[in-house]
Amino acid sequence: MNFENVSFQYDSQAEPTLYDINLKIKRGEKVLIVGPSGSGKSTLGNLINGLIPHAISGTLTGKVTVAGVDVNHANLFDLSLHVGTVLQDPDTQFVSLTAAEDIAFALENDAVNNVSMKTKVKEWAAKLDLEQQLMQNPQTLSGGQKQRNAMAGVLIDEGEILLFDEPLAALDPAAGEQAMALINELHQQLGMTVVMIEHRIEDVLTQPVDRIIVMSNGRIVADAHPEDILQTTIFKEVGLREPLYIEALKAAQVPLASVKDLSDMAKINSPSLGERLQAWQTHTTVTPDKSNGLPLLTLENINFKYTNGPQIFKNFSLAINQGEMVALVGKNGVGKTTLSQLITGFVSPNAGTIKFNGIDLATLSVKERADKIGYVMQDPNHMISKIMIRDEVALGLELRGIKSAEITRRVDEVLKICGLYAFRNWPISALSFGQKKRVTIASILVLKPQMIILDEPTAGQDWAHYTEMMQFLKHLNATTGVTLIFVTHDMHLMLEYANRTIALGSGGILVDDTPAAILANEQVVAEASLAQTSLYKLAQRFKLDPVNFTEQVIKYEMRGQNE
Ligand SMILES: Nc1ncnc2c1ncn2[C@@H]1O[C@H](COP(=O)(O)OP(=O)(O)OP(=O)(O)O)[C@@H](O)[C@H]1O
Ligand SMILES: Nc1ncnc2c1ncn2[C@@H]1O[C@H](COP(=O)(O)OP(=O)(O)OP(=O)(O)O)[C@@H](O)[C@H]1O
Repeated sequence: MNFENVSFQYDSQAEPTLYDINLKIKRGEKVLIVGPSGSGKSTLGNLINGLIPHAISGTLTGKVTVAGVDVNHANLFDLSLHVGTVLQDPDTQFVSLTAAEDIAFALENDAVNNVSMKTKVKEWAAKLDLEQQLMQNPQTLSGGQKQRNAMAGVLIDEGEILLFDEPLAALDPAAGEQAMALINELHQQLGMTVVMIEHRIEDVLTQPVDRIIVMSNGRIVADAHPEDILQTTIFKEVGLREPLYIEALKAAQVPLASVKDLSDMAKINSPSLGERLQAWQTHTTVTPDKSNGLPLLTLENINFKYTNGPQIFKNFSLAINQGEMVALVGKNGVGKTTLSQLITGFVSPNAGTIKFNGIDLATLSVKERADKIGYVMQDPNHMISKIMIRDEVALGLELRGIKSAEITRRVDEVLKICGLYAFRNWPISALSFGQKKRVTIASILVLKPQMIILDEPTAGQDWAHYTEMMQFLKHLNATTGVTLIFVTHDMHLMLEYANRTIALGSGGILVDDTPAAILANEQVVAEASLAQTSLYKLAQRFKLDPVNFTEQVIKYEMRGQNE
């Protein structure tokens, strides 16, 4: 595909979103597009699949050619035969009543016969671990199951170009690694062209990539082989996170120019690399900080089963203490969102009690619970009901009869904290996914709840906003004592910000311990569908103590952020 002097301006925007894009992606290449939130990555992706200009209007100048076709002159259907897209928000992609029909959708379009269609659907469902969900309504799938389902529906069609907009955000860490391997396999075996937009650079690099394209403010600011990009400081310059193992190498003052295979964790090496890392690592142990308060939330003997669905919890008990920062992790579909919904009252247990500060939550309405326990959903589109940003953030306060001057003050304060003040009078529809997510966090924070459950708070966020958001939540926790539960698949977030990790397994708690201790337990990592970080792998490769090394690097990194 080829972009020649391409600029694009959305009709509702005063300025272009993309400027002067010149980009060639050869047939059979595999590229990763990265860039801060709002830099125009999805917009570029939508030019590849033709959603722009055919479904989303604006002014397009320059020339975009995809699979030999001028996008401006092709229609959306023709382009869809060449380009299979997994969107950032898979919800918008479901059209059928069952997961199986959705996976088969592209094949139906291609008029594939029924028998081979069924075989292929089964085959892809097995590859993406969806066999149990095939007859389920796609809307009731868990976040990660939706993502896998959307992926199956695209991969099954074996189009020549595959476009993934943040494929990892909703996948559990083990599924993320498997998805990257699966995409790589298709790329290798079938020669497909793969374009991936993803914030989690480190996780994408578990498989080889031909080029990394860095975007900033609507322009391409770098385009090179990962080895070359990793030698530079471009990620930091545009506000992106470097892979942690690169940070560790820099911390240990390893000259990157001397390192061979910098982008390949399995091969990376340089003379005396191990010795340097060893010398840097000082031996300190981090004391577990598990119980630093009184029980705030207790669940006792909870049973829960979806009507026509699986039994999720059986005699489940749990206590969360005041002031804790807890990471709730586990395999896609294990019940993390369900647990959050039991606590917030969106669903009710079949048996058992949930108490908050000693009060039985069953005696409170959903709104009364929301004053105490805020819930930030995984998908921002499920939470937003207003058109304008300011109105959305003010809504909860208005419903509670707060005076308008007080509303203005609190909304302004929270918009500033969340980095949204500049957009306060914008319609939400003109925001990127990451920006929308921050609007939903702002609308909960403004209510000042005692506990906040955040379902993947940083999914779709770039590094700068991730850090800003997490540092803010940490500050909030330290200064106000608000208790935080993060439902997350992000192992870094868990290592950096949680003092306790609860890993769910089928039916209940698999393990409840400090994050580093959990990641050190290979059996738990496998059972909870977690994955080792690059630091862990680096330490193992050079025979360092992985738990100790990980904690050292994380501490080093956090010190940098707190300065
Ligand atoms: N449908 C739209 N209508 C108007 N403006 C839009 C629309 N979609 C995106 N924009 C504008 O384009 C900018 C870039 O959005 P885009 O989704 O391309 O960014 P991104 O780099 O993919 O960000 P993120 O990482 O947050 O998903 C946004 O900040 C927004 O101002
Ligand atoms: N309304 C429903 N009817 C039937 N089954 C459901 C319903 N809602 C959820 N499920 C199923 O219950 C299980 C738990 O879903 P839940 O969303 O709690 O998982 P999760 O741990 O949050 O997953 P993820 O990591 O993918 O977000 C999944 O197998 C899901 O398909």
